Amino acid sequence: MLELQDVAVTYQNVIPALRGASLEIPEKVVVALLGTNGAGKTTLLRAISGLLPLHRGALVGGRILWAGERIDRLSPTRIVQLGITQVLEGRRIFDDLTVDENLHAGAITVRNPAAIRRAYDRVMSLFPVLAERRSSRAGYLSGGEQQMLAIGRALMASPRLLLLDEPSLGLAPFMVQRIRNIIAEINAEGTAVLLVEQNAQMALSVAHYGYVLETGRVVLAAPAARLLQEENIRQFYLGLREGERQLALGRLRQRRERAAERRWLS
Ligand SMILES: Nc1ncnc2c1ncn2[C@@H]1O[C@H](COP(=O)(O)OP(=O)(O)OP(=O)(O)O)[C@@H](O)[C@H]1O
Repeated sequence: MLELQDVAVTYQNVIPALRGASLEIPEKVVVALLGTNGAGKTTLLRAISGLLPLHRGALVGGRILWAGERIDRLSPTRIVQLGITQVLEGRRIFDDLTVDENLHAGAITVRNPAAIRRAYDRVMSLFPVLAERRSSRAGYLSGGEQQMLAIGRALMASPRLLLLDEPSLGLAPFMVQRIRNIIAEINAEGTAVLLVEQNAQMALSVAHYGYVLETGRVVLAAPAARLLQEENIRQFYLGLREGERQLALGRLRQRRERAAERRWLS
């Protein structure tokens, strides 16, 4: 359905961010996009959704096809109308507007009132917490609720492909799990998802397929279940190294505290 062929992107004409990245998202599939900081994940989403010019970035090579047609020269509005919407990293909801107003802002490109009503009902049933707080100011919602609102707003355009940039960022583990389940539910209703995540465990648990991006290139592509077994992935992305680091830091901290205690007692 969506195909990136050798996509190269630079910022400000000089800073390379993608160096020939290729990737495919079939219909109704969840694809996880993993990679370390600066690997180019957000850039790849911007290239798909047409947002590069806003960041002084440009596609300088390759092409992006949606149902066989090139979309890499279209405006962001046209891309949304074709069925691709992006949830930006950091939620970016309108704090001063109500939940309802935020949701309707997501339907700004939709011309058909019946489609807007259908999308709204879908969002309300997917997120009962938003239904309860539809007249509340969005800025008063919790971090997790704001993430749900950001996803709900994107769903108002009834996308066939939803691009999610780090939806679990800064959320408590139970909320990460809820977001994961919501992604599974959205996908079960037929929407494909491209999920950029630092939380590889969560991403691969809901994805069918995964790609690993390093310095602007795809270095690994495999079914999510297989990536979960890969030793490199386990070490770099599934927190084993981070776990070991935290353990070591914990031991160091304990040692320092004991030394300080001894100094204080003597
Ligand atoms: N607006 C910009 N102007 C200049 N360089 C940029 C811009 N946005 C991103 N970059 C650079 O492009 C490269 C890829 O960045 P990108 O944000 O796509 O990576 P990422 O994988 O999403 O990282 P993170 O996980 O930290 O968000 C980085 O070297 C980054 O510094």
